Amino acid sequence: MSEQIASGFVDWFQSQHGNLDSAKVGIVQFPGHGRGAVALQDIPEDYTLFTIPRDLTLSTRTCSLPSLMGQAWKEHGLHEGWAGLILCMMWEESRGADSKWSGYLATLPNTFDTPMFWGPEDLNELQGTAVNRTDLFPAEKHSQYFSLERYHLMGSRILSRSFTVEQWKGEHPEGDDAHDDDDEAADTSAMDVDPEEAPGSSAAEPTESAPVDGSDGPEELQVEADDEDSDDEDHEDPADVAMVPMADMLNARFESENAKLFYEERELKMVSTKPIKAGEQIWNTYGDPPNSDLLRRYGHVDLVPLNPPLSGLGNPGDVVEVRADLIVSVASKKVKYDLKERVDWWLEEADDDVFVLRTDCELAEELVSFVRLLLLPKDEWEKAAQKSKLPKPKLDKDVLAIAVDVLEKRLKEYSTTLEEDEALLAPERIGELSLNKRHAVIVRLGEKRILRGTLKDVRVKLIASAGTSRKRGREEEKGGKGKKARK
Ligand SMILES: C[S@@+](CC[C@H](N)C(=O)[O-])C[C@H]1O[C@@H](n2cnc3c(N)ncnc32)[C@H](O)[C@@H]1O
Repeated sequence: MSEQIASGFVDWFQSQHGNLDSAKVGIVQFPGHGRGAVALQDIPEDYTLFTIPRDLTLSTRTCSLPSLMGQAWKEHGLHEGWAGLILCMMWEESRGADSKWSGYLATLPNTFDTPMFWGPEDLNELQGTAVNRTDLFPAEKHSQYFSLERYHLMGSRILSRSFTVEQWKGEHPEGDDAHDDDDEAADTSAMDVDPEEAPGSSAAEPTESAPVDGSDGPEELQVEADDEDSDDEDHEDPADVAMVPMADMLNARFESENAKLFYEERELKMVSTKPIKAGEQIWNTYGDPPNSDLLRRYGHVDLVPLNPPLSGLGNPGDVVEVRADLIVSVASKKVKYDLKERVDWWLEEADDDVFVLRTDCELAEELVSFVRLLLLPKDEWEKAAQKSKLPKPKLDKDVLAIAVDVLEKRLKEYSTTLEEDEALLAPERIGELSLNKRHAVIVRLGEKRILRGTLKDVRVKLIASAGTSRKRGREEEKGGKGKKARK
């Protein structure tokens, strides 16, 4: 580290309320050691050299990325192992001077002398030592079999083809201590973490789940689309993630399943669940996820006839996500008070920072409840907070008006319109698109159809509610007169 960077680092540290006794401690270059700390004066025993505020530590707890990503953080397994912190560091670095840690990140090393970065020739020099198992990973095989590219490829194979195969109850094969929870592999602390616990834990995301329920007869390898969200996922044993030859030959299509994998004590069995005619495809299920998920995990999309109110071809399991902050930004323009307290309360109580709309094109109840919360008169908001009660998901004209703005804004987040996408997929033009582009257009068009369908429904309801309130207004006027008369 040059003198300039060192002094920049110290300046940054102090500007962030780090406390360094710079009369006594300096950061300098030591030949052969890189940077180090030097005593600039005699330092007595029990003397504080520097203090670091907790919020200046960089972790998944202090970085804002996990909360910005919301539920997706856990869904991608970023709460486990080091993958989350690695992503936080990459993201903070990408923010340049906007990052609180920019002055720190700029001083971190860009090169390492660890064997992880050595070429085959240097690694050969470690033959026979505890550092290098050339008996298992011979240097001449590194580039072909042990590259980063192969690592990503194996991760994708697991993502798109693995099953969850739990250990049979009472099954404890002799000598199988490789996954013993009590050994050091369970220690995720930074300094002596087992390499298997570190980056790549997200690659082991299972595609299927297989709860053991102890029932008689063959147990079903149950497949669920949303198993990523379940709490069980947090406690999944990585040793349950298995590649299952032959079973992974089966494709899947929305609601087309006609075979399922069951497991017994000594074998797994693929069993037909419907009569299958000669020549028909044998389908497993991947849990009928939306096209966005199918593309991310498997690299394909489903196109089947859609149900009303939508029409044409698409994935009936499609969803579109609407972030709570988009709703807050729309609502904040319509109210005169600060929404922060209500939003914080909502996050505590409901923990939903993203709302999901589906192909039925109905506004999600949670979304309606959230909008109502933002619009509650002060006294009602205070009552709700006191009783810890979320507002009922009742649609009224104010909620509907906000929903229209939110949906219109959400539609503008795509770089193309629904009509442009439909034109790209028109039979005469679809051939011009590469497979990846076609998939991307299908994914975003599916989302836009949901948004457009929901918008249409909300507009109809808004017009109807305006009519109702006009009618009610007239009736109230009449009723008001009546009341007066009664008085
Ligand atoms: C479990 S494997 C099924 C066997 C696979 N087709 C093969 O050739 O080995 C999952 C992969 O099959 C393909 N696949 C499965 N269902 C599909 C579908 N409905 N349309 C297109 N590709 C599909 C995807 O590439 C997916 O990643």
